[in-house]
Amino acid sequence: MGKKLQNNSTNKSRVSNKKPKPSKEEKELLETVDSLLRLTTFPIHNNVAQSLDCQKQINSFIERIRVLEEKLSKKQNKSSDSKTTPVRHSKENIETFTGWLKENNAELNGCSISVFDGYDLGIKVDKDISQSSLVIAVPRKITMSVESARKSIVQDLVNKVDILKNMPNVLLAVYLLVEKFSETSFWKPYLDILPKTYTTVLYFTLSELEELKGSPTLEVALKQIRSIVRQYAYFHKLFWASEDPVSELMKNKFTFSEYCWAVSTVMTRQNMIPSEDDNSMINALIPLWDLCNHTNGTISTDFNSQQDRSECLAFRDFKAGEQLFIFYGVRTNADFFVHNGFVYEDNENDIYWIRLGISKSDPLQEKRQELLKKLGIWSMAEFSIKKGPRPVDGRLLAFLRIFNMDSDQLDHWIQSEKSSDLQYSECALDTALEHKSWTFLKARLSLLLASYKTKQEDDEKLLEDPNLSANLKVAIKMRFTEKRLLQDCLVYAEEMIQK
Ligand SMILES: C[S@@+](CC[C@H](N)C(=O)[O-])C[C@H]1O[C@@H](n2cnc3c(N)ncnc32)[C@H](O)[C@@H]1O
Repeated sequence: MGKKLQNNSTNKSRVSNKKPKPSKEEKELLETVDSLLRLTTFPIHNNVAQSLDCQKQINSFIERIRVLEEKLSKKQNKSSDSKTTPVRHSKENIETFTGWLKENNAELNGCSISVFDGYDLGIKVDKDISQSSLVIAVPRKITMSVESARKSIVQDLVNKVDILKNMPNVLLAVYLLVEKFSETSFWKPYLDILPKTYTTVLYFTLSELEELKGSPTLEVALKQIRSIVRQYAYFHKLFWASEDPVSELMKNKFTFSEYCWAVSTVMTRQNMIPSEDDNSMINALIPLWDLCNHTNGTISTDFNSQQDRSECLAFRDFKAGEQLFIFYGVRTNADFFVHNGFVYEDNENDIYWIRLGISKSDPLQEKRQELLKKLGIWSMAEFSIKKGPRPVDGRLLAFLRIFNMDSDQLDHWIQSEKSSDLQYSECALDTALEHKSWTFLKARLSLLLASYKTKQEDDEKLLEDPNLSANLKVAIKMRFTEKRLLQDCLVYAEEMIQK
């Protein structure tokens, strides 16, 4: 009898250890995620039309996934008390965050956290600040880095999962979610001050993405979405199939929306700081510092190794009442759009990357290629069209000239010891060749401008609409600033033709 009882109890524990059968919704979710993973694993697309087509299929899976995840999360919340999240901009929330910063010895000198039209939160200057004064200091202890992730429960998973080992931004995103889903997170005041939603391309509908037809940035955006969707599908499968503490925590909470949020948080706010042993640079989220918005200027943030903290100095004088801006670094608007979810119209460092190449059917292909090689230029390459009075740099100028030379001119410059002079506008060249080169560029620019669905003036009008959604505003600004670069360069080419 005793034996029987023992057996019974073993059987019982066997039954309770058995994984519960997935519900109908869970089963469908797992199957849909599986299909999504397969769809995004081989993203070989030859053109943007194919990429958009694939995006359509991705979206139909995502739509279903969202519905299922919402249903499952509602079921979950019935049985557990759902945590209430504070309103981001509320006085109480900002006070809790600043209290947490103070407790942990962060500094915000002569400034406060405030809301700014068109920027969401930012840093407001409360009294005049002179250039180079220390405005923000954030100790390593409250910096959420890949090192802090490795000291958390995520560590075991990092050892097993290559993507977490090799992609620090992905590790940071997963760590952020682990902290968000934990009952008692040290980072709660920071998590509560983070935006609830973003204008990164992950939040764009298909029709919002299609506003970018004709723009080279569309292809980059689609690639980025595909890659993050794939990461989501990969982690979803991993968490459902594993039993480590992170997977257990994530199983019912890790949704597509949550992953988009985490990835967007990381990509719009991360910075690099030195590792604790000072041997490498590591990805990190720096609370408070990451409330500063961007403007043209110079980098004024650095890590103070003696004090073990990130420090931000004023890069210019700021008057009381102004917003304290910082400079995020030299980036094009396409970079800002794809990685930061905004477009900066006055971006001094903006560039349109134009792809140009020598055709294989060109009878002078070999000669052109040889001359280009002498100048260190590939026969198919991306060239920059810059903002400002001189949109064409030496590299592009040399390419235009070589592309338009006849056989004798090519022979001459291949033999010349001064072939690098082709990069200078002062280089003495046949006026017919100069004319041909600029005419060629003008034609190319006109074609690129014609590929957009709207004109610059249309975009300007659309941007005046106060009811324009945040995503559309960013998308329209993106194509507008590209067209402006192309148009300015076209005017420049026309001036060169007249010379
Ligand atoms: C590091 S956060 C800065 C704080 C942010 N405004 C907030 O509310 O948390 C970066 C984000 O701020 C916004 N941002 C920063 N500089 C901007 C600018 N010059 N124009 C528009 N938005 C900007 C973008 O949404 C960007 O992704």
